[in-house]
Amino acid sequence: MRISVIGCGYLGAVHAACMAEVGHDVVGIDVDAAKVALLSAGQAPFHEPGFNEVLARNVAAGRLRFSTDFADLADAQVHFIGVGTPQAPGSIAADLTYVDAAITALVPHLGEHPDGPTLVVGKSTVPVGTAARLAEVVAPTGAHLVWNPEFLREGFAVQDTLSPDRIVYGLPTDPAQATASRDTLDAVYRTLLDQDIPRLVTDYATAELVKVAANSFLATKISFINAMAELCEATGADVTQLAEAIGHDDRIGPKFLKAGIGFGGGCLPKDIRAFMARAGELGVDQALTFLREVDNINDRRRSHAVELARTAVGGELSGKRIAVLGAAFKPNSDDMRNSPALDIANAIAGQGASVVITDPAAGPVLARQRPDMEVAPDAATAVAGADVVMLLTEWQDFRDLDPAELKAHVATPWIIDGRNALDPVAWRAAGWTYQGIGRP
Ligand SMILES: NC(=O)C1=CN([C@@H]2O[C@H](COP(=O)(O)OP(=O)(O)OC[C@H]3O[C@@H](n4cnc5c(N)ncnc54)[C@H](O)[C@@H]3O)[C@@H](O)[C@H]2O)C=CC1
Ligand SMILES: O=C(O)[C@H]1O[C@H](OP(=O)(O)OP(=O)(O)OC[C@H]2O[C@@H](n3ccc(=O)[nH]c3=O)[C@H](O)[C@@H]2O)[C@H](O)[C@@H](O)[C@@H]1O
Repeated sequence: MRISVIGCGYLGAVHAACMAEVGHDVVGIDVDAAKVALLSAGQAPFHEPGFNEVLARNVAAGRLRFSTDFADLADAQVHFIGVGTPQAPGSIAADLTYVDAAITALVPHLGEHPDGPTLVVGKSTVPVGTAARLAEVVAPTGAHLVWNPEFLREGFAVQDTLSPDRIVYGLPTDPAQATASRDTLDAVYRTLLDQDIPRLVTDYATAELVKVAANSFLATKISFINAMAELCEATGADVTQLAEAIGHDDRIGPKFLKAGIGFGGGCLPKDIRAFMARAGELGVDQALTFLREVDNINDRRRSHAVELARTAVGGELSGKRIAVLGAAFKPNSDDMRNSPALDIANAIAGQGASVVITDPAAGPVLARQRPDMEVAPDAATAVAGADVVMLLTEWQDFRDLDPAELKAHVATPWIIDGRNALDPVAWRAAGWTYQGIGRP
């Protein structure tokens, strides 16, 4: 099938490449000319394991191209919308400017397609009610609108796109449109559906809510364990053992129970806030007041990490040398949107410390974006002369560090393990003062 993907960021570029990988003829459209140039050359504009290969292979095979010109999507039958929906400036609500602009630019190119109904498929994460509004904008063209939320995780984006846990179709209310839309989307996802991936068919509102409910649940799970970490810190208990023990209960499960400096990224933080804002508009803000606490607990983890650093150097950060390992919001990604690591590094620098930061993938990006920051090429260089080392993004490279070897480079062997990723016994045995989160 001929497919377009509008918005070629972390979601859209991977979706476009994966749709080509399963045999479709795909054009990716983005307003960012530099990104389009890189993608057209088969080069990933961001770090995502496995993506480069899928991208390069499909561009070379001629199944995947990129453009800034919406006219290039005119012969596609299915148009995915994957533009950003960031937090609006000065508000907790989602900024829908990019979604609206994408639809406005798309509509003049929509029309009858010889192979069946033309579909506009929303993948961006939007406030409930957006799909119904956009369906009216699209309706005069004869195209149908479907909401098909995306659940991929950065770092696993290719695998999650080609083999998701589930696929959700939010379909139009008109039965004929719903059937035609479902059958067309089934044809798009045939290779995935053949793997027996659960496919759930809902109305627009349910599909939109599934997405924000899932992210809210994940954020809540992380803040729950971080709240337990606060209790562990007050009592001398160990949150890693607590998480392991409760995680053995099938009803709770072991995943997303890693206490630390909390969640960040381009999605969980802004999605829970946009959800609260939308609930307020709908007059049901009370239903989501718990998410405010989820957000507060998460914020407290960042200020707590700054406090740990301040205490480690005797109460005054000014003039101290702090080495920060990790800048991305999670390992295996170079994404620094709302990154706890970067936020903490900034706060510590703001208190007068001399901060040096290193990150295997985000480091070079940071060095370009933030000439004011000292970015080191690797951990060994970063820790030279440090009064405190802080591990804030748990890259495997950092987990594998040899505490004895590293000790030779630092001024004081003091490590704050903001992700509980290291073995306290090994670090202490090598002569370090080890401080984890919520563990003795
Ligand atoms: N990053 C992720 O892992 C996931 C993201 N999402 C959702 O997907 C959406 C996109 O997120 P990301 O890919 O992370 O954002 P992003 O910021 O990486 O990418 C958005 C892209 O859209 C482009 N764009 C903006 N306006 C445009 C327009 N009018 N026409 C064409 N392109 C335009 C931008 O230049 C950018 O390349 C958001 O709603 C997000 O919540 C959902 C699941 C996973
Ligand atoms: O809507 C989205 O964009 C995506 O948001 C998250 O994916 P992602 O942001 O890539 O990353 P996660 O793996 O969820 O991690 C988010 C943050 O939580 C932190 N985290 C995660 C797990 C944990 O136990 N503890 C913890 O602090 C991570 O370090 C990271 O900062 C969801 O997991 C995806 O399903 C969703 O599609």
